[in-house]
Amino acid sequence: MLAVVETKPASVEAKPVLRVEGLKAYYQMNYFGVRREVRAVDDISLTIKRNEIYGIAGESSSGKSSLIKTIAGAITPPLRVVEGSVKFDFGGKELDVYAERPAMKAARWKHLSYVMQGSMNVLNPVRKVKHAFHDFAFKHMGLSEQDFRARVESHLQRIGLDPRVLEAYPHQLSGGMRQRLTIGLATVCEPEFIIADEPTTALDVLVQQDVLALIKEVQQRLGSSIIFVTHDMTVHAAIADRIGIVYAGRLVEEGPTIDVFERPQHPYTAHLIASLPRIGDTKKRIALPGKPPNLADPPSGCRFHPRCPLAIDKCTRENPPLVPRQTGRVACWRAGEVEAA
Ligand SMILES: Nc1ncnc2c1ncn2[C@@H]1O[C@H](COP(=O)(O)OP(=O)(O)OP(=O)(O)O)[C@@H](O)[C@H]1O
Repeated sequence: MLAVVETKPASVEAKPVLRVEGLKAYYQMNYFGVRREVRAVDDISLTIKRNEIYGIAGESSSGKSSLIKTIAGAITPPLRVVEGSVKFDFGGKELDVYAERPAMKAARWKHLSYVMQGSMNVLNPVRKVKHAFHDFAFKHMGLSEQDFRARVESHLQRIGLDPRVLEAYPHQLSGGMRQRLTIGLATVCEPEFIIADEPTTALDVLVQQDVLALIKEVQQRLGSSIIFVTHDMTVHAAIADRIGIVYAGRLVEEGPTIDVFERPQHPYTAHLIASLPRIGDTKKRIALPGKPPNLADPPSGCRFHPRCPLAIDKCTRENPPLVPRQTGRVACWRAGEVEAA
């Protein structure tokens, strides 16, 4: 059964900790004189509040990873920011990710941590786990070697790991333990903001639930904000306060998790939710026709129109803006006519 978490608006302060405005990030390639541009992040604006968990959903190749990599300031060519800005507010001090590179570098780990896709495999196989903590976190914590070790050990204990894992090599640990460790690494400096790409995807269902509970527990204890990506809507249902739905490089819908699940406003969101399995429901799931568009040559107008059951002529010509609607925002000329799943 799908259980959607209740949101926690009372504890969420109004001031955003992250503000993304008109962000465009494209893969710009040049093959033998032929330019090719993949518009992976195409005019995205969003804000995230303190103490909030924001999930980004969408099918494969929709641009989710490119978006959070760009937010983390962790992009390398051919991906480039062509327009827009990403600004954090750390303790009342604004940090513009693309205008203040050195300050951004200094903020990493201490204020902001990034758990990359497949990060449990980034632990160096030939070095003991303790070196990863030392390499990433020691210089940001301003502690003596002894106090640093004590802090890491108590942090590991708090997240359910025996401190003896520090003396182990990564291959001696299970996948679940390695993922716990990467979450431990990302949170040992108690950052205000955590960015995570598919943090539970490679794990089996039971370990996945365990890791989700851990992420939520750590987030609540630290009062930090999290933005995370997964294509798995059941993970969003379990931990996100709000969800943003990405389709073909654009944010097409956003809102409190419970509202998005109960009253989707965009036909693409309605499809994502309708295709989730439900206990006792033997109805045949109808697949969405067609494929996600090629982002080097996306369709005109609304990018979803070639696959949309509600598309009208206007959708083929005019891109719908993302506008406030009920408790969230939606980009659809026919929002309001979408039936709940
Ligand atoms: N290094 C790259 N060079 C060129 N294009 C790329 C590169 N990496 C990703 N892309 C393209 O950018 C688009 C968005 O990809 P991205 O990985 O951000 O999507 P995603 O939603 O995270 O997908 P997944 O869930 O499969 O990880 C896709 O069209 C993809 O082919």
